[in-house]
Amino acid sequence: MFVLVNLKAYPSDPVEIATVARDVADESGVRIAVSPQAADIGRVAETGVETWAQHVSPVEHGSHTGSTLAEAVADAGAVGTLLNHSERRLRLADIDGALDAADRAGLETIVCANNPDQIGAAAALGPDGVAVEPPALIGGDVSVSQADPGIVENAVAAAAAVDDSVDVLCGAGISAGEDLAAAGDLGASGVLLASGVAKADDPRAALTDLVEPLA
Ligand SMILES: O=C(CO)COP(=O)(O)O
Repeated sequence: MFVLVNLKAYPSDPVEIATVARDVADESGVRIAVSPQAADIGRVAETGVETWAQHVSPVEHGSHTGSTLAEAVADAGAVGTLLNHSERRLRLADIDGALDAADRAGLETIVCANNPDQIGAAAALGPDGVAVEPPALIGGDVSVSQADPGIVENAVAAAAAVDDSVDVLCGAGISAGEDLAAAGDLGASGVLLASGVAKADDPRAALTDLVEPLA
């Protein structure tokens, strides 16, 4: 299972969480990545943790003020990027363009989507992975894998019907080891989570508990 910790724009300490994530990954053998604010990618990557961007723009080098250039985040140390997160929605053509930009820069890609129909459409664009995150459950206390197991199973089926080489992750409300285990049982190959770690009083305890079923 792949665990991707999205720090969003929460008032967390990205280097502290990155260091903890690196250590828990090393101790448990579980693949854990951290996705900080773009401005923090360099110092997060310096900890040695696998580092992802939260977004890249569908642009090349050129006159694109305010954009997040895929090459720049890769140069800063990111090895992958989320695209089309529920809080950073893109038009279809822009998802396609951002995937091209990420490919050009050698970044791994996960395209987020709200539901299984969108997962099928996202998988058709050829990302490395897709992630189903029902917006109503994001930031809540109940995990998608417990509250709506059908959406995860249907997302796995929708992606496989289009391209069975695309990984399927799920996210929203995931915070405990039992949520991660349930996601795996439903066919997901990883989870995205944010508040369960970024807002935790003790991020090390939160991550250790999360990966416990896999250790
Ligand atoms: O949006 C998410 C991860 O990208 C999920 O957020 P929460 O883990 O806070 O529900």
